[in-house]
Amino acid sequence: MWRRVASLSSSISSSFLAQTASRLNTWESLTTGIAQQAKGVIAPKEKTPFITFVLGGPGSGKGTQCIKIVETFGFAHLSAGDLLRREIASKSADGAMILNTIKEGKIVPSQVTVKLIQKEMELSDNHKFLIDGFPRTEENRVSFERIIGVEPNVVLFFDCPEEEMVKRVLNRNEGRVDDNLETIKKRLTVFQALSLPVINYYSERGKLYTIKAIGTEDEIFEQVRPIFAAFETVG
Ligand SMILES: Nc1ncnc2c1ncn2[C@@H]1O[C@H](COP(=O)(O)OP(=O)(O)O)[C@@H](O)[C@H]1O
Ligand SMILES: Nc1ccn([C@@H]2O[C@H](COP(=O)(O)OP(=O)(O)O)[C@@H](O)[C@H]2O)c(=O)n1
Ligand SMILES: [Mg+2]
Repeated sequence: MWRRVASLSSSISSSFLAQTASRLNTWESLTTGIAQQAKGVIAPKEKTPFITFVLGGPGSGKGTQCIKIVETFGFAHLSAGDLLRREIASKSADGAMILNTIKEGKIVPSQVTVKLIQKEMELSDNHKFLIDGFPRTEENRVSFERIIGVEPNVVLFFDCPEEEMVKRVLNRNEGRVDDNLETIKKRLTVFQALSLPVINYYSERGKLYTIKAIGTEDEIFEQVRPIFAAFETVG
């Protein structure tokens, strides 16, 4: 069960040994370790994780479509932005730094974000994850691979014209500190410079599914649905 793996992996990750191991290790070596102990107390993991990264500029509709994917295909939704905002709200040690970074439209150091994602994955009973708004930089991508030790199965890219993204963000009305014209301009520059290379990386590896993110929410979901339906068929 995922939770068993999780508790195993959290106890491991607190030790230096395991941190070193997790750098070198891949997911397989973790599961091999568990399999070796399966005869004893720890059961083998039932299912390998299925990971989807959800990418796209600010306001491209990632969060909106993730809700539909969760409803239809039963994924766990992990929004990197929501996890970071939760850290701010909980007044954690990194909260002030995260708030300033978000206000500036910049990217929070990967180690912080990956740790939050890792914790959520470990706590989840699900094995299908939608990781929304991550990786936004090459550093994010490499850090996830190093710390979590897995690669995504699917990468969705919501491709939306800038003027539409700006319009949507300015109308979002969620009281976010970064939903203003000044920050959105910075975020679009960061998206072009740092996030597009990640999208290209996955395109070159044949993992990228590009969605034309214009139209109604339902119209857009009709492009998304067959991608996951195909994976369900495969099993
Ligand atoms: N297809 C769409 N057409 C118009 N507005 C949309 C569409 N999809 C989402 N929105 C709205 O645009 C805003 C940004 O959407 P959101 O899902 O938060 O995007 P992201 O997570 O990519 O920033 C929200 O207010 C949302 O309700
Ligand atoms: N991988 C990530 C994701 C978000 N963030 C920060 O959180 C902000 C909001 O991210 P978000 O995913 O909630 O934003 P939207 O694209 O949904 O508008 C980003 O502009 C970054 O400042 C980050 O630093 N690293
Ligand atoms: Mg979002």
